Amino acid sequence: MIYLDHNATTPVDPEVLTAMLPLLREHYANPASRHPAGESVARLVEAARRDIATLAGARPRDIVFTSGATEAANLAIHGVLATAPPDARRVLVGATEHPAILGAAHAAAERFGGSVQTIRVRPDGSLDLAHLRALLRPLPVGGPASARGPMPAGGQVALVAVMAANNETGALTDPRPVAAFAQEVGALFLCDVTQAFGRIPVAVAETGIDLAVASAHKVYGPKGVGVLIASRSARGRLSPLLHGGGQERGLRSGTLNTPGIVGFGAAARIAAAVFADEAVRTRAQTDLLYDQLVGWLGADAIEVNGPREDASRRPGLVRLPNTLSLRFVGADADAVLACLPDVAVSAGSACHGGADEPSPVLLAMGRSAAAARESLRFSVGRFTTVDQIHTAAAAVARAVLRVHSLHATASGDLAVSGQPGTSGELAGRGLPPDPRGLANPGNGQFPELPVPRSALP
Ligand SMILES: Cc1ncc(COP(=O)(O)O)c(C=O)c1O
Ligand code: FES
Repeated sequence: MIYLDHNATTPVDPEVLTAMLPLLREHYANPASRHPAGESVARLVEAARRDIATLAGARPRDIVFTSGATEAANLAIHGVLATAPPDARRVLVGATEHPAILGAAHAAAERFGGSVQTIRVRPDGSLDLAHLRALLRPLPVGGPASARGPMPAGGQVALVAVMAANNETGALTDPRPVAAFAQEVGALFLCDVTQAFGRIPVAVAETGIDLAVASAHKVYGPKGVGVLIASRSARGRLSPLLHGGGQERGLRSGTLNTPGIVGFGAAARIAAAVFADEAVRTRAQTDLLYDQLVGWLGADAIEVNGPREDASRRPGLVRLPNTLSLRFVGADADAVLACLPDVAVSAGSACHGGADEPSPVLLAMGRSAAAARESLRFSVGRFTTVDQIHTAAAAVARAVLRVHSLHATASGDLAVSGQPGTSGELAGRGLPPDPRGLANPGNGQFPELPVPRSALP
C-alpha cells in the first residue's frame, strides 16, 4: 500500500515512539505528584511544552495541552463566547474551515446566543479579505438575525477563525492581515494551524495570532494529543470547557497524557530540524505526481483544486508543499478509489465520517457538485519515495481510465477495442500493466489485525 493521505494522519516517527516508550514503562508517575518520580515526568512535560512552543513561535506559557485540535478549537470558541458580552458574540469563520471549527462555532453560538457568519473564499480557496473587512463592521443589535442562535446577535465580533493551511487543497492564508483587521475591532483571531504546523513556518506570536490549535498526529506524533496556543490576553478572555483538578493552569483539567505530550514534543523537535528540507522534497513529489498524471491522462482531464504557484503574480508560498487536490474530469472519485486499492488517498471529504456529500470545501470555492465528486486529495509525507510516486501515478491513471471506460461502456458509445482503460488502450499510452490485474480490486488492503483474545466472545 502506498500511503498518500498524510493530511488525514501521519505515521508515528520511529524516534517519536522511542521517546514515548519510557513514559509508558518506567516514567509512569503523575506529573502533578510532588514526589521525585512525578517531578521528573513534569520536567519531561515542560521540555515538550518548550519544543512545541519553539516550533510554533509562541511562549511555553501559552501552550495548553488538549486531546487534539478538535478539543482545542472547542475550548477556544466556547471559552471565548462564554465570557464575551451579550452585544459581542458574533463569530466569523472562513468558508473552508475544518468541521472542528465550524461545528464548535455553531454549537457555541447556539449555546451563548451568538451568531456565525461565513467569510467567503475566492475560487482558488484563498480568503476574501474584503469580505472579512465588511463583516467586521458592528451590526445593530437586534439587526439581521442569526440563522441559528436563539437571540439575534448583532453587535461586535468576538472571534475571527481562519485557518493557516487548508486540509483538502493546501491553500495557505497569510495570518497577518487577518490579525490586523481583527485587532482593529477588538476581536480575537483564532488560527487553525493543524496542517501548517511542522510543514511550513508558523510564527504565532509574531503574526498576531491570539489563539491557535494543532494536533500531534499530523506531524508524525501520536493521536489523541494536541494544543491550544493562547496568548496572555486571549487567556484572560477564556473560560474552561473541562472542570476538575485545575491542570494546565485551570484551562484544561484532567491528568496529562504524558506519553502523548512527550511524543508531541519529540515530533516538534524533529520537525524543526527537517521541515525545510521536507518541504522541498514533498513539493518536488507533488509536482512529479501532477506531471506524471498529466503525462498519462492529458492536461484536459485534470484540474487543480486550489492555488497554483505563479511567482510573478503571487510570490511566496501559496499551497502546502505536500498537498495536491485534483479533479479528474468525468471520473467519479468513489469509483476511482474502488479501482485503487493499493494507494491510500482521500476523496475530498473522506475524513468527515464517511459523509456521502460533495466536499463543502470545494463547493465553497465555487466548484460544482460534479467537480467536487470527481476530486481526490493526495498528501505525501516524510517517508514517501519517488518510486512510490511513479507507481501511484500509474495506478491512479489506470483507475481513472478504467472509470472512464466503464462510463463509456455504460452509455454504449465505446464498444470497440482500444477503448480507454482496456489493456490495449493502456499499452497504447505506455502505462505499465497493473501487477494485480485490473479486475482484482480486493488485493493489497491493510493486513487484517489480530483480535485480542479478551475481545473474543
Ligand atoms: C485543519 C484541521 N483542523 C483540525 C483537525 C482536527 O484534528 P483532530 O482530529 O486531531 O482533533 C484536523 C484533522 O483532521 C484538520 O485537518
Ligand atoms: S483532513 Fe481533517 S477531516 Fe479531513
